[in-house]
Formats: sequence, C-alpha cells, structure tokens
Amino acid sequence: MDFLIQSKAQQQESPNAPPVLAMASATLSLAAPYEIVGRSTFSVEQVAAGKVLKSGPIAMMNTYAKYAKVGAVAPADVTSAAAAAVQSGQVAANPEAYDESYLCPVSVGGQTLNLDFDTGSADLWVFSTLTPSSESTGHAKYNPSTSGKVKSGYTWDISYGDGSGASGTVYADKVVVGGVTATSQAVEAATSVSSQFTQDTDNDGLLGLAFSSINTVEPVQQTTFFDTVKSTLAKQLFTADLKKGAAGAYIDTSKYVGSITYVPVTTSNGFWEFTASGYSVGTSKTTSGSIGDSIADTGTTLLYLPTATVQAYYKQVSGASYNNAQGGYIFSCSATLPAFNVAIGGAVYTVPGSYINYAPINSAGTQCFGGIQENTGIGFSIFGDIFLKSVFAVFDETTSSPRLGFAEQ
Ligand SMILES: O=C(c1ccc(-c2ccco2)nc1O)N(Cc1ccccn1)C1CC1
Repeated sequence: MDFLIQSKAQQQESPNAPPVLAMASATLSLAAPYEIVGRSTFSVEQVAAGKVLKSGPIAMMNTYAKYAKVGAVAPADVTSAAAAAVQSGQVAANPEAYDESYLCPVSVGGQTLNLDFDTGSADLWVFSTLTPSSESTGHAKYNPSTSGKVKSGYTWDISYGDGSGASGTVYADKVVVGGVTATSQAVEAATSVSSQFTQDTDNDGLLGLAFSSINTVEPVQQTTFFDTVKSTLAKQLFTADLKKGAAGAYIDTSKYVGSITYVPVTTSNGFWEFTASGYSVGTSKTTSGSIGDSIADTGTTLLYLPTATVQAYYKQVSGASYNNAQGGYIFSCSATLPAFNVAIGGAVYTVPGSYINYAPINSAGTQCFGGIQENTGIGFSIFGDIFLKSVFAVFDETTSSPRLGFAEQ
C-alpha cells in the first residue's frame, strides 16, 4: 500500500520497492484501459498541503466527471491545468512475513509510524506514549504532546474479527501519507491494545479506509483519512495494488494498458461491500454457482468464502482436509494447488494456485495452511489480501454511489 508523493524521477528510484496500496486520483478517467507495470504505488493527488486552494480547473474537472456519463469530455487545457493544480506523492509499504499484512510509513504529528492500511475498518489508531510500555515495547509511538490537540472527553474502542482490539483517547493532528496532508485528522491514541497487536512489532497502528459510518469514536464520530482529504483530491478514489512478496508494480498514470471492470458497492454496513458471482477451480474460466455478499478488505490476510465454495476448491487438492486444531483447511506444502477463478461485475479474476499456499504450520515445513478458508460465522465473504494481491483494485467514490473496480494484474 503506498501513497504517491515522489516526483516521477523519484518513483523510478526504487523500482523493486514492496507492494503498495495506492490511493490514486489520476486526472485521467479510470474507465480508460489500464495495466500495472513496474512498482505499485499509493498515489493520492490533492491541492497543496496547508491552505486548501479552491482550484478552478479542479472544480471544472469535477463537473466534467459528473457529466461524463452524458458524454462530457474535459478540454486538454482544463485537464492539464487541473493536473498542475494538484500534487502527488508516494511512499512505499512493506509486506510482513507471508504477506500477513502490508504496512505503510505515515507521518503523524511529525513522527513516522508504520500503519496497516485497512479497507475493512474506519479508525486511524496508533500506538502512543499513552500505551502501557508492557503493551508497546518494540513499537513506534505517537506522542500527542508535541502537536496534538486533545479532543477532550472523546474515546474510541474497536474489536476485530480475529478477536484483537484496541481502545484509547483522541487528538487532532497533522497526518501526512506521501505528499498527501490532512492538516487536522482525528488520531486515535491507544491507551490499551490486545496481545495480537503487542506481538506484531512491525505494526504501529491502523489507517482505516472503510466508510466513516463505522468509525468508533464517541461522542462524535470522526472521519477516515480518505474522507478527511477527499475533497482536495483530483479524483475521489484510491487504489490497492498489492503484490505477493516484495516485487511490486508501479502505478504510473501514463503507463496503463488493460481494462478495469466496476461492480456496485453498498455502504450500509460501512464496508466496501459487493456481490461476487460464480467461481471455478483450475484452468477453466467458465464460472458457475454464486458466492454472494462480499467485502474487499486489505486488512484481512486470507480469502474467506462460503463453505460450499471452499469444499469445491479443496476437493481438487489431494490430501487437503479441514483440521480442527488449526481451524482451517491444511494440505501438504508440496501439493499442487489449482487456481481459483471468480466472476465479479461480469469479469473473471484468477487467484494463482501458488497464492493459495499461505504458509507452513509445522516446523518441518511439510504441512501448509490454505489461503482460502470458510466464512463461517462472519456473515459475508471477505476478499482479503490473497485475492487483492491477484488484481488491481480501485475504491472509487468519484460518482454519486461508490463502486469497486478490478483489473487483472
Ligand atoms: O476484523 C474485521 C473488522 C473490522 C472492523 C470492525 C469494526 C467494528 C467497529 C468498527 O469497525 N470489526 C471487524 O470485525 N473484519 C474482518 C473479519 C475477519 C474475520 C471475522 C470477522 N471480521 C471486518 C471487515 C469484516
């Protein structure tokens, strides 16, 4: 996951930088053909930091975008003027071991922390000097006393599906991701974190990218970083271009070939929620059946699907079985895994079989845990990193109703 801040020259500097979640707001319409080449980036373009200038060309571009559906096309000089009015930058992210999560350095009150960009939640919370040292050893900590403005009486408390959670108090401070600045963002300082977070010393907190309707701050709900900066972006969208391992693909607005297919999103639960259609296992792209209600969640590692779908998949993996002790499907690490194909919005996307061998579960490295698991007890399917690193994903709020776009990598 990666916000874009560098100039093009700088972006070429580290072509092999790790995968990134890209918040792209290219002035080009994303309906145009795209292909990802090079290093993936998180690119957000916005009006210069600090004073938010009301840019005429940007306002005009928004008007052209609004009426694009009836054929409006912005003249080249308006497009280039709008492009000149916004800045863009990028900062690389780092996949943890086994791509368990992807972390992106973020400046919070001038202090750099590595945060997990999570489209499945809506709180920006950080380890802080208020977190007991017994729970925060090894983590970078936000110190609100330097530039944070306390939001007196405000608290937050979040629990995640894996049983982890955190809680604390709230400050307003400057948050910069790449070249993108929120001059006054709600920063949720942890006064307590669960053991899962304490133990993951790479992770200094979360940056939520779901809808602000599920932000947990009380008594006044706060906006996500994206919602805070959205109005200053040339295009109100961000993109996720995650990769398996360190290799990544650069998102450069001028280097896209391919096409993006969109699917409608319902925001009633606060997630990027969509309907996934049929699926197939192996080489055939002829899908059948239906996966149904699903969310796109960069903060979830695996791909959680209906029981029937998961059984159909592992039926094709000799020796695979559901292991109660492990709480999921396991198989021999030397097993040949078929691809998993899924139809979304009329297009079919393929998760390569190798992506579905998630990680060894025994010290001998002979038994491996599946990247596809059952969604039992969740209530919907979760298209986490195992799927998202197989595609280029666009989290798009450029139109009156949010939508998700996917393109084959
Ligand atoms: O972990 C969460 C998750 C994220 C945010 C919130 C939340 C509560 C209040 C605001 O946000 N609650 C969650 O539970 N998963 C993934 C998941 C995985 C496994 C089981 C259940 N879920 C949400 C995105 C679906």
